[in-house]
Amino acid sequence: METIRGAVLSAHGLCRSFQGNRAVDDMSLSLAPGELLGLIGPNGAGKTTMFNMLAGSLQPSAGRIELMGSDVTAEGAEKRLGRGLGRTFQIPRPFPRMSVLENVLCGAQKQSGESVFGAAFRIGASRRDEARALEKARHILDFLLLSYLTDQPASVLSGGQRKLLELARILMADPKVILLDEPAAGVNPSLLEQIMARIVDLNTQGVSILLIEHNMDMVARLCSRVVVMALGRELAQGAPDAVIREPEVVRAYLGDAA
Ligand SMILES: Nc1ncnc2c1ncn2[C@@H]1O[C@H](COP(=O)(O)OP(=O)(O)OP(=O)(O)O)[C@@H](O)[C@H]1O
Repeated sequence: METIRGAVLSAHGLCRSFQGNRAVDDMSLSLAPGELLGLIGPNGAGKTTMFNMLAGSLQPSAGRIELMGSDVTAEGAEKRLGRGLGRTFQIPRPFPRMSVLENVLCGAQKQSGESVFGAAFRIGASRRDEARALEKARHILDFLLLSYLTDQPASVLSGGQRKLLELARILMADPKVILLDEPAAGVNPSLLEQIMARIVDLNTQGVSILLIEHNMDMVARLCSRVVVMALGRELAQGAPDAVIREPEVVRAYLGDAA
């Protein structure tokens, strides 16, 4: 696949094996500024492995990753978050006994890698820092329509609300690029609409988004371009409606169902 000029995030020839099994095999991908790109494919195609490498939690065995023009291949996830790359997980794991607000505060990172929570509450920190972090967290909770849960422990949240909370934690770091791992999985339909609307809002504000999702209706509504993976490689890419009708893509999905 050709690299997009000025891409905010690009992967070149990424490879990663597990016990001799090639989970990702010479995979390249580019995310244009302001794009909302879908990454789809049957179970086991290598999408999450790809996300782990892009986010910095897994080292590729070969290949290169560039984030806003810088080679970040050797950098870990915190460093990449500091550069503006946020990532959500398929199954969010908030701190269950902490309140929603505390979760948002302690999930955030500053450029230095220090958490906003730590920065705001360490001995000697100014009241102004603390107030700023709190104001920002409350603003983000408002934006995600979670304000009414501010003081509730995270343990009471539904699966969909946990996904929104995770997004809130990432937004504290002012990401320019977000990797969203299956935001629709296990989410009830009304909350799903809310999540989709927020994704569109963020994208409209200029955040570039790479989305892994099995819900094709959601992918078709959100993305103008998708990359299809199967067996660790790119199988196809293009407009969602056209791509899912390609015979190779149909075969890959049928193989998954067999
Ligand atoms: N930590 C690991 N150890 C061993 N094998 C792994 C590991 N992570 C992924 N794999 C294997 O790598 C392949 C790709 O898995 P991956 O989770 O990246 O696929 P996926 O496209 O995200 O699948 P899904 O849609 O089901 O989440 C699979 O065969 C999987 O079993």
